[in-house]
Amino acid sequence: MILCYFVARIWAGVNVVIDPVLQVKTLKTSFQDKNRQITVVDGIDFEIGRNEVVALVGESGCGKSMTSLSIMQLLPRSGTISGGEIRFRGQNLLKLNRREMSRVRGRQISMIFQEPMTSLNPVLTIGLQMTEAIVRHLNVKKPEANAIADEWLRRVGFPEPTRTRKQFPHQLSGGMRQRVMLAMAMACQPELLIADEPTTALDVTIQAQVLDLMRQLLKETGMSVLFITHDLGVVAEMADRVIVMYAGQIVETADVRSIFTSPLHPYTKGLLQSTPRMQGSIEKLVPIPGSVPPAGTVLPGCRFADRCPIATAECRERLPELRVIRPGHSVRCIKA
Ligand SMILES: Nc1ncnc2c1ncn2[C@@H]1O[C@H](COP(=O)(O)OP(=O)(O)OP(=O)(O)O)[C@@H](O)[C@H]1O
Repeated sequence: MILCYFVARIWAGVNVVIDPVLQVKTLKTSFQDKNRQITVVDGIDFEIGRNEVVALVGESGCGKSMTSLSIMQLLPRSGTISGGEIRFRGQNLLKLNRREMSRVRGRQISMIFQEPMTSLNPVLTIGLQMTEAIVRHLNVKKPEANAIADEWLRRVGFPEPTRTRKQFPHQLSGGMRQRVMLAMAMACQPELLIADEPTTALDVTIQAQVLDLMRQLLKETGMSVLFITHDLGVVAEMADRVIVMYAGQIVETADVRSIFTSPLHPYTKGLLQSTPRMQGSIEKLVPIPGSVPPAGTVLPGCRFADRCPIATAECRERLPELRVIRPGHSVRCIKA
């Protein structure tokens, strides 16, 4: 019976995810620009399993952040989710009202951003900002919320958490602020953490420390993570599975090992060739020529064709489907 279920799912072109926490189905997100709708996330499907770290990768402008902001329903005012479903533990988040969704945010799904200063209020102490969320979501009194905040601040590396609670964001360094954000995100023990380029703004040594800390906390808590990054080094360190996005669509998805050892889409190969590696021979980095087409560009064929080294006339005729090549590995390329 169980075997039949998995065979059916593979046959249906879905990657096998056991016990999905999040299911994104044919998600479409658009912006209204004067008289036309610009689609920036174009019918993407993916799932995140329990305890799984899924990396969403792609160049700037591919639609990674709009995907995560759609899940959280925190899109800019001109953006709307124009189709699809976002199921968290089976419940379609798009059917929730504002109040119900604000209960999910922070309690069941937390998010951390690239620049903590955009999320932290500069005029409130760290303690006030942390305990406000803890009191609201965990329904505890202030002294207990303080104790929970101290516990998490200690876990992310502040030896004197009571003192840190009394500080304002500007009194901390960038790395410290990101660790505070991590403590805030973890304090209500959400099931899913969305981390949007959490270490991009930090220098490399601090970046390594924050990644180490995240890995350790994820192991301890068993949380699921959607990790958004354009840094393949970070992907190799953190992810179990990788989703490669290009121009609002998924072009390849596979487990992290397959992405690095046997990538199939020319875009994924291009990303890997343009990333420095520590091991092996010193090879020349090969940048991908051109750039991501502006959002709303509608071409009849493959969206990567203009930059693809192996594209033929056939590639420009019709949009390829995302095909399952083997269980867990799908690609949107007719040449793969
Ligand atoms: N407020 C907005 N109005 C109109 N278009 C927008 C808006 N915000 C983003 N976009 C467009 O949506 C597309 C996807 O943007 P998104 O921020 O998701 O890309 P990204 O892959 O996360 O890139 P980055 O790594 O630079 O954050 C881009 O073409 C961008 O120009």
